[in-house]
Amino acid sequence: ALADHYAAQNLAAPAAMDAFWMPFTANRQFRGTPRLLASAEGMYYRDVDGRQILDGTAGLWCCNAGHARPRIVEAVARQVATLDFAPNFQMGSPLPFVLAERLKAIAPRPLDHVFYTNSGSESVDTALKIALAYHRARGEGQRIRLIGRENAYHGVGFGGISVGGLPNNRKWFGPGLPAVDHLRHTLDIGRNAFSRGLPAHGVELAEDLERLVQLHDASTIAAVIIEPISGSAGVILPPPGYLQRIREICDRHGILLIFDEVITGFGRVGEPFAAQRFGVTPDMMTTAKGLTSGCVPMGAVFVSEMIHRAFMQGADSAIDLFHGYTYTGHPLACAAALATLDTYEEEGLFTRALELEAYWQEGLHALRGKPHVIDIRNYGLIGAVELAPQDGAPGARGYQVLERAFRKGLLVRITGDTVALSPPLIVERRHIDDIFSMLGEVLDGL
Ligand SMILES: Cc1ncc(COP(=O)(O)O)c(CNc2cccc(C(=O)O)c2)c1O
Ligand SMILES: Cc1ncc(COP(=O)(O)O)c(C=O)c1O
Repeated sequence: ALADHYAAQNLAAPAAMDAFWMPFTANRQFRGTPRLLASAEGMYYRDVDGRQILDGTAGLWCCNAGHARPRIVEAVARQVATLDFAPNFQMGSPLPFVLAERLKAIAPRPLDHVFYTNSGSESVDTALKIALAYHRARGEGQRIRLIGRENAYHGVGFGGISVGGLPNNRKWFGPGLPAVDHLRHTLDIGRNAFSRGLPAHGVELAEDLERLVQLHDASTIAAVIIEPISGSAGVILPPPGYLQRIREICDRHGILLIFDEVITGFGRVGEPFAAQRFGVTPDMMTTAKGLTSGCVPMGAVFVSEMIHRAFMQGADSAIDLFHGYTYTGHPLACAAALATLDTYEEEGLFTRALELEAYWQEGLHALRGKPHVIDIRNYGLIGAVELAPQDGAPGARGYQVLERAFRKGLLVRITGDTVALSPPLIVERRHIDDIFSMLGEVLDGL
């Protein structure tokens, strides 16, 4: 009866909508035209009216295994009834240890250690803190500067918005961290419009890092954080050789390299991590989203043996890192992550984006020539269609596409006037056809 009650609740629209302050949302506009999802299974949501919605964005780039996958559902249900919570501060339970070994096995060497968080934002702030503490542990505590990129998204913590490069995410919240600098981003429609896969031009932008080293001196720089592919900023791709060059410059100057793989991790670009697809190994990787296929909040920071070892020099009885969250290594999240990894491995989802990349690319680029389309970008199972802004109303066209696509039965993401797509990795060719058919109809109507 209780299950029926909640099921009925989930399907029924709420009586009032004032108390919930929604994130990154025009709350008053939303309350005027609410879009309420009530259930999900496989590739589809159902809204509160029972309409089927094709999930073109894996929720928020996170439900890589699709929705309500049986093995994950069963693992979470069993875990919450077995060990609902256990502290990991000076205490422990088996699952976080088991999961860390599984994660180590799919990560590039020597990223041999895992620190758990509850989100991508917490993973980013954790990695930035570990980078600063690492240099202090080695007697180079003057390395206090952190370098990010323009247009980068690293979540919403004070660390993440400081190294991030999206003005609206920064300007409201004060000065942020004191010693931060930014590289230029690599989006260049002028030279790279409608590139299929990686853009040809822009590798020279990696030299920005050398310029910042000359300006600040390497002895003051702790780390560089980069999204291998920036999803939130509208799908910004690295020119061939760019990430390799960043790695070289970091190595030359003893600067740590952090890949923010919150979106690119867990099969999104056809390998467990983009680091493997691009053949560049960072010193740390921040992850979340696909780690549990979005069903339980969890993040994980992968840390190299070199960094981890620097914290293990003191007495065994000493706390080696003064950092962690109440829910670090939460048993429910660990159970979800283990079942998610099982699902990825059993169904070949880590590499499925490689198999579908060409088909996805052809369907996406067939939208070239639709009204207002000024660029199309893609890699793995990520896609973006950039629209020319409406005169005097930047973002209006993007919102129109979001709203009309939802009414047509398709979920897309928008960043400004860029439509972003990242379907669950279980997507089949027929779903890809449907995504681009529905999106094409919406674009025709703009
Ligand atoms: C690269 C990257 N780093 C950190 C975060 C923050 O993760 P949490 O949200 O779990 O704190 C992200 C998250 N990325 C994200 C989150 C919400 C919306 C969108 C969008 O593109 O509309 C993208 C991300 O994409
Ligand atoms: C007063 C207070 N604030 C913040 C936190 C941090 O919460 P979390 O560990 O969930 O990040 C805690 C955790 O115990 C706390 O006691």
